[in-house]
Amino acid sequence: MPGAAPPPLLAVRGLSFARNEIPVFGPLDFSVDAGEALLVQGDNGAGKTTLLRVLAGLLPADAGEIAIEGQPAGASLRARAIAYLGHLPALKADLTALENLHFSCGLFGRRRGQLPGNALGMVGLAGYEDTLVRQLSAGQKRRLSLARLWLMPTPLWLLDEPYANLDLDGITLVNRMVQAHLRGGGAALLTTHGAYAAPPVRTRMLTLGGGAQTAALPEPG
Ligand SMILES: Nc1ncnc2c1ncn2[C@@H]1O[C@H](COP(=O)(O)OP(=O)(O)OP(=O)(O)O)[C@@H](O)[C@H]1O
Repeated sequence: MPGAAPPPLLAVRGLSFARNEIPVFGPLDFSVDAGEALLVQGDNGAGKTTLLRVLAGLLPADAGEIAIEGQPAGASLRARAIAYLGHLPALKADLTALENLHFSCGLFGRRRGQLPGNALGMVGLAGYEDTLVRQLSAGQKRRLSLARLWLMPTPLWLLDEPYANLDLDGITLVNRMVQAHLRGGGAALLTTHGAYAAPPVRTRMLTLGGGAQTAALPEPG
């Protein structure tokens, strides 16, 4: 049909998740098109990480539907379409930085025209090719995870607190990567407490409620 809009890259209908019958989030309805970012905001404990883990297929939803490019998101479609950047670096500590990237490319494939060595340079880790991951700082590990993310040939990025442990230059790096990924037809979901600068891209917002509440401080003495 000429002129028909393509389905959203990600479409979520009536998605909900509960633990021990206590609702964590939902039902949620939202969609993200190619070229868009969705900022998932909320206080500590609001359910941001849980939502990303459900979308990535790491936790089962209680109800609802997840579609990727119009198709129900089964395991093999998720594996082809989703890159998940979690709180933990998920790197092999006893392999070098470069070996980790080669390992990931062997598992997931590689973004067209991109090479592990160049990706290391892009995230500011040129010269660390042969350094064991266990010898990298928290921010350097984060940068290596970003290089791995960049190399994955998957259109949908699920980024849980992508700015964590990064200096100002690293925050700019994340924003530039998201911009470039979206320009290439990808999309990204980013969780944030709202304290960080968002990437300068076409952005939708999703705010989750019901997070942790801070009680009044006891009076000293
Ligand atoms: N493994 C777990 N087992 C039981 N409850 C959990 C588990 N992980 C998270 N929760 C609970 O689920 C709720 C949502 O947690 P989640 O980690 O998704 O929040 P968040 O919005 O990502 O928080 P933060 O901003 O602190 O990272 C919280 O009430 C939390 O206590």
